Amino acid sequence: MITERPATHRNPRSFPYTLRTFPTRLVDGEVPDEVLNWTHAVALGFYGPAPTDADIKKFVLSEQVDGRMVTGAYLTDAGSPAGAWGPEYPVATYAYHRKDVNVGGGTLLPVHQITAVTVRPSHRRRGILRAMMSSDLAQVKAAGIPMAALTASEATIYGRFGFGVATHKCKIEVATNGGLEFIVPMSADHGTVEVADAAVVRDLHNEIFTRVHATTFGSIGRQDMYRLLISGQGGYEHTEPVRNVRAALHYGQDGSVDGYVTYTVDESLTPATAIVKDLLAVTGEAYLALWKFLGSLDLIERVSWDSAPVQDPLEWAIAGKRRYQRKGMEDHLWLRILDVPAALAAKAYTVDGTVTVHVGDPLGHASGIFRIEVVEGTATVTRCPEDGSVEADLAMGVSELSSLYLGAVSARTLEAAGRLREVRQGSIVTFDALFSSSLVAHSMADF
Ligand SMILES: CC(=O)SCCNC(=O)CCNC(=O)[C@H](O)C(C)(C)COP(=O)(O)OP(=O)(O)OC[C@H]1O[C@@H](n2cnc3c(N)ncnc32)[C@H](O)[C@@H]1OP(=O)(O)O
Repeated sequence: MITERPATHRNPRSFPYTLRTFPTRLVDGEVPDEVLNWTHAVALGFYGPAPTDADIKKFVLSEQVDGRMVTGAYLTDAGSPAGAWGPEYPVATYAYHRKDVNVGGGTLLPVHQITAVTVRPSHRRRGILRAMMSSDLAQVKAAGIPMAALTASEATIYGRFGFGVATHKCKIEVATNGGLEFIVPMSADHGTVEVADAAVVRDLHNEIFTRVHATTFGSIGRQDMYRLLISGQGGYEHTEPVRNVRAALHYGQDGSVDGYVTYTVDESLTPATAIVKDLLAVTGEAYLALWKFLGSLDLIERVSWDSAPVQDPLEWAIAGKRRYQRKGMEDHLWLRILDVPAALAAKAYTVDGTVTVHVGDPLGHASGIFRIEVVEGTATVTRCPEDGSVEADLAMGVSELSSLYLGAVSARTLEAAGRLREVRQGSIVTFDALFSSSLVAHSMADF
């Protein structure tokens, strides 16, 4: 029997919440109560175990390295029923840190990285996320940061706020039974690979990541917690070191470390599988040499990795291309352009040309008509009058522009998808020539 749901007592149009933003940091060596409560709300929102005070202190020690700022939405009427979490616990959480993103040509552009977005189940779909996002993006725009970024739990949430998919990542499985054979054997024989304690990778991570990040188109900064996560030394799921994470380092010709892999092994899988946790290599030679090492693990017949680049040299380096199986591809980094001239002028271009674009933005930050003129690889981006004197060549939303920015998709494909309009015939060809790249953008950070 279907019964009618009782009418809710809350007025769906009211917004009985106050947003408060504060830093995550220790005060006099201790975690302030508001940070403790905020962290409990995040753990609840992501269905994690309730952290202990000691766990939270470890989180905060790491988060304060990133200068993380957090926002909580708090009930203003202070009217929680007896026994329920009180008004000191936020009903919604939101956080950010600021790092940079590699937009090509060696340029690292400042970016606002949004994370820890949760709304308590009993307060969902009342506009809390919309309120937190709108207020935050307005402040980021005012602070002169050209772009915001996130990695999404669901692909349905953030397009409405102007975010677009900017990079993808692949889940791969490589059959390594009998070892990996390389078409050009020397290509995987540069330098040496040697086993190390995983804790060594924790200490080397920042230096290696900085070097790889500087040369990887599409890479976005990693938060401090990464060096712990990828080396099994801690993280949000467990703060104590785990023992099953193994590591190998690559030493270049000069004897210094220029890459590493961390991995676990699961022999209970069929076939027995090594699972890559993280693999960073400063050079292509180090990358292939680390894969050769993974291929040399006796008794292991498969290596899997859920963060492989879309364009992976390994697939073309090994003999027997079918040993490399792509099991899935997912959206990874989402970008949101806030300042069109600043973002587009910072990007590297390989051909010259001019195109005028009308950008629509429901939040207003990126709206307008912009003339993009690229001469010798450098773009000058000019805002045009919107009095009818300039007709744009192309019309699109900011979410679409944000996906086109690093070349995750072509304008031709977005037009076919009904998401972009060609006003002047031939302008899609010009736009795609300007925005295409011989490299596929690749991000190495989840946040
Ligand atoms: C960057 C990150 O941290 S990703 C992690 C995101 N968090 C999670 O997935 C945790 C579980 N989910 C949640 O906590 C919440 O459901 C949230 C944060 C996704 C949404 O919070 P809410 O406060 O309910 O969203 P809000 O009411 O502001 O909705 C804003 C809009 O997004 C839409 N929306 C919200 N959640 C979803 C969803 N999961 N899928 C599709 N649309 C959604 C709403 O319909 C609304 O649309 P409209 O404004 O166009 O009418």
